[in-house]
Amino acid sequence: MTQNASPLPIVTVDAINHRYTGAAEAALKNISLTIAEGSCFGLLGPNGAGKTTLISLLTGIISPQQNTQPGQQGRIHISGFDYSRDAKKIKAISGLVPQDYAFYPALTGRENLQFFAGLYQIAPADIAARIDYCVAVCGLEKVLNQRAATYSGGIKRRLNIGLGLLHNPRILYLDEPTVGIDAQSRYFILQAIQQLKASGMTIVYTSHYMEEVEQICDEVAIIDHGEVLLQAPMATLLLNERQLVVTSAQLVSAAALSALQQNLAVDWDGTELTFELGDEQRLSDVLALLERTGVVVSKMHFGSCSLEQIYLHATHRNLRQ
Ligand SMILES: Nc1ncnc2c1ncn2[C@@H]1O[C@H](COP(=O)(O)OP(=O)(O)OP(=O)(O)O)[C@@H](O)[C@H]1O
Repeated sequence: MTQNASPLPIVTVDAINHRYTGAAEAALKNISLTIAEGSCFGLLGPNGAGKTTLISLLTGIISPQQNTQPGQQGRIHISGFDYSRDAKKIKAISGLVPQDYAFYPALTGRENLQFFAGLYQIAPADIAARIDYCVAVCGLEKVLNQRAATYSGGIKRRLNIGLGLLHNPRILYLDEPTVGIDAQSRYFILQAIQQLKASGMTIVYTSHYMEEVEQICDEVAIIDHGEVLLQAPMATLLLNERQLVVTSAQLVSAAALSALQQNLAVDWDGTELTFELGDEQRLSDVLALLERTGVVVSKMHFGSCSLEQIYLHATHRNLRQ
């Protein structure tokens, strides 16, 4: 393997369909995607796109074979296991942090962790260490002996994450883990997720907060109406290859700028010239124009766009909708 080779996929979803009983439309239509081992993978899409359904399939809550037509049954491979044969093994290496709180409000944080550790059949000798780990990652020390019902929204979200980590999964699925919480709690949770990723865990993350996804994910898939619209590494996605940013070795005069602007929609911020290449414009012609107007190009790179722009473009939505 060369140094630049992409990490092998830990999750491969191949032509998966799912239709809920009685639903007029399939929730997932021929979905295919791969998730690299050790990555933080963002799963984006509008409400009802199919994100939770896909996570439910990957974590074995629902079955891909359910209600699909013969010949449409795809495959899910996770860490070399095939869901149709090895569902138990897959569940053992998968952790789920669902959208809804998955704990008992009448129990304390500690009691919840102990109860779920028992359900996961963690060896009794390992339980205390696993609980300590989850408490440390999720910052639950101070509230451990309080009833979960009394927790703030942010601490409830953290307990939810702690429960998903109890059995030391290799892949952690987080379904909108920062909904409805304040900036501090959000920051804490994003830090915790980055820490988990740094430990080698694969993270699958759904969120409607684009800045969060841009901040922590290495790769993104956008789905809508049960179909994958695109999957790409974040760095590729955010590169705007039609936009060029040129650093000039000397100040661009007002006269030079106005000459340039007759042929090119260009911005000058005192250091850099930024412009979009039109469909008919060639880079070589633009570079010649810059030279003719006395711009000394010392550096040049592609521009960038935000994940939100990519997302809105991909889903054909705009901010007014
Ligand atoms: N249990 C269910 N029974 C019937 N239909 C369902 C069920 N759960 C989801 N659906 C439908 O399946 C489609 C996909 O829903 P899903 O919850 O997977 O979307 P989502 O992308 O997670 O949405 P959100 O961002 O709102 O959480 C929607 O049309 C939804 O109404």
